[in-house]
Amino acid sequence: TSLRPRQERPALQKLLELLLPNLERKDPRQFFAWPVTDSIAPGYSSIITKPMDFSTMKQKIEDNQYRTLQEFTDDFVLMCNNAMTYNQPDTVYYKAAKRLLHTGLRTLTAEKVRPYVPTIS
Ligand SMILES: COc1ccc(C(=O)NC2CCC2)cc1-c1cc(C(C)=O)n2cccnc12
Repeated sequence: TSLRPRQERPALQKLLELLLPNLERKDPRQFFAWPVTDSIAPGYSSIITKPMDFSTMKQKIEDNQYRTLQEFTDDFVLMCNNAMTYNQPDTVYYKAAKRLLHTGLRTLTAEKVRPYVPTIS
């Protein structure tokens, strides 16, 4: 809950610092490593209202901006969905995003990760 003092969150932060590289390895061509710019993707910033990428997620972990695993998962899903919104289905980016979303969610919902999901107290 929001009343939980910050220092009690290191367990979550440590978990996210372990999970992020696991997800990044699923993007070997690093299409999701950095923010997409309008120069490489014309009109991107006017089509995608909430951009997200792995470097931003890493910064948010370091800044302790994730209160729950679900918030981290939501950013991951947002990042993949952005790519499936901007890019046509027949592009390398759309296909990479679809595969990343599928394999990444399998990691994030794996049994061994679930104990770290705080139960609703
Ligand atoms: C950080 O984003 C990128 C970094 C590098 C590359 C890249 O190496 N593209 C080469 C593969 C054919 C050119 C592509 C992207 C890229 C990601 C994306 C996403 C994620 O939509 N994208 C969309 C349109 C054009 N380029 C991209």
